[in-house]
Amino acid sequence: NSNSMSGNNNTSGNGNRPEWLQQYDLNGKIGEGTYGLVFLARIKSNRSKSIAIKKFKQSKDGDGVSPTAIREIMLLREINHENVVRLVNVHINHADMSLYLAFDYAEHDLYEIIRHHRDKVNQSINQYTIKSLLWQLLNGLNYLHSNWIVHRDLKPSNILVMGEGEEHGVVKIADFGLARIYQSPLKALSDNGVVVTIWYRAPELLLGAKHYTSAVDMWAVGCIFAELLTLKPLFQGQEVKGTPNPFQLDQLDKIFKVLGHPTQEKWPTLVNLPHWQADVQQIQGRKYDNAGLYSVVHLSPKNPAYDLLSKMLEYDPRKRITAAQALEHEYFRMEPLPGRNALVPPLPGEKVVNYPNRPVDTTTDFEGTISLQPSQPASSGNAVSGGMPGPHVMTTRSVP
Ligand SMILES: Cc1ccc(-n2nc(C(C)(C)C)cc2NC(=O)NCCN2CCOCC2)cc1
Repeated sequence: NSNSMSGNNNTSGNGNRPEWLQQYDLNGKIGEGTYGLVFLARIKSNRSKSIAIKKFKQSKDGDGVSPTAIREIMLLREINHENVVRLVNVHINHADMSLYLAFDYAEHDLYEIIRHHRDKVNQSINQYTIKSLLWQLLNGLNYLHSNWIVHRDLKPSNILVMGEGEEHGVVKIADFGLARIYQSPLKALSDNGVVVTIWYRAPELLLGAKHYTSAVDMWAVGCIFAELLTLKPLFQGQEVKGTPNPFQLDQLDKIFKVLGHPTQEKWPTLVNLPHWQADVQQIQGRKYDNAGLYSVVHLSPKNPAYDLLSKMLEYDPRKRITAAQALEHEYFRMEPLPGRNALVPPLPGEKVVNYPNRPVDTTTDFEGTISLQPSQPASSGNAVSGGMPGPHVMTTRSVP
């Protein structure tokens, strides 16, 4: 990576833009959050390359650069994989201590691709595209898990897909980290109106498990795989506001309705989970008639796709298939084989679907001011609620 913590803030040319920015043509804002703003830019010397520039601005009473940004830099600078978002530059503008992260820009994401097929073209995603998207997602995830990184918030909007250009149709796993805002421990998530999607959350987390393991990401991949097949979220519970990590009976109910009740012989460690004990009468009291995953995803139980999906949606996290095992599954050895460009079907003549490009807001200029939440003093670095934003780097203690 050409990471450079260049501090040169001598500005020349257009306005008060720091020199490092001169290499880019800025198009406009493509994202906004409590962390900062994200702008789309093109590299002047290679206009086919688009860059996403994430701008953190130091809060007024802050003491240096935001710890969240530091965490993101420290993690991403170590990462180098085709199917994971790439941090290409880091800059600090010493004039106002604003920090800029430059990423390879991805035009699409799975949330928008699924919505486009459901609401616009009203047709299912072709099997080659589904298999290629899934293979690349598992490939990137296998790399992260092999490096002791658990994503913890995999969902369609965090799975990017490159648009036109030499990486067309390549999947990049990202983490916009919107929901895990670095808040004071007691501040409920809903205070800043951020709604957390828990539709992809593994049952062990919903039942209060304390440690994230890589298996939580594989559950999310199962939910995403089913959603690529049906264009509908598999376990669509209520949108959750309020204090982070409340007991989510409604979400568990959605899971049990499809997969049936977990049992002790299926999941021996289930009884040790906090909420299972505390709320056993609420959960166990309900009866679930014969559920059936195959009827929800319209796959025959003999179809390798169904076999792989059911292994991703295994209740017991220790029995759940790993990314490495999934990549070896029969599903990826049968026609159509997965490819690097997931957006171009292999059969000539098959209708290629063109996805809309991300809207760019050209009214906000790059100096746009943003209001960051006050950053935490160092002492309470490990905020309890909602946890630290971004992925979880596993220590040797938590068994994957
Ligand atoms: C505190 C913290 C927050 C996020 C991360 N993080 N982690 C990841 C992994 C490696 C797990 C996929 C990616 C990111 N950051 C972004 O994706 N950032 C978004 C990059 N986007 C910006 C818009 O354009 C596309 C790339 C780490 C730590």
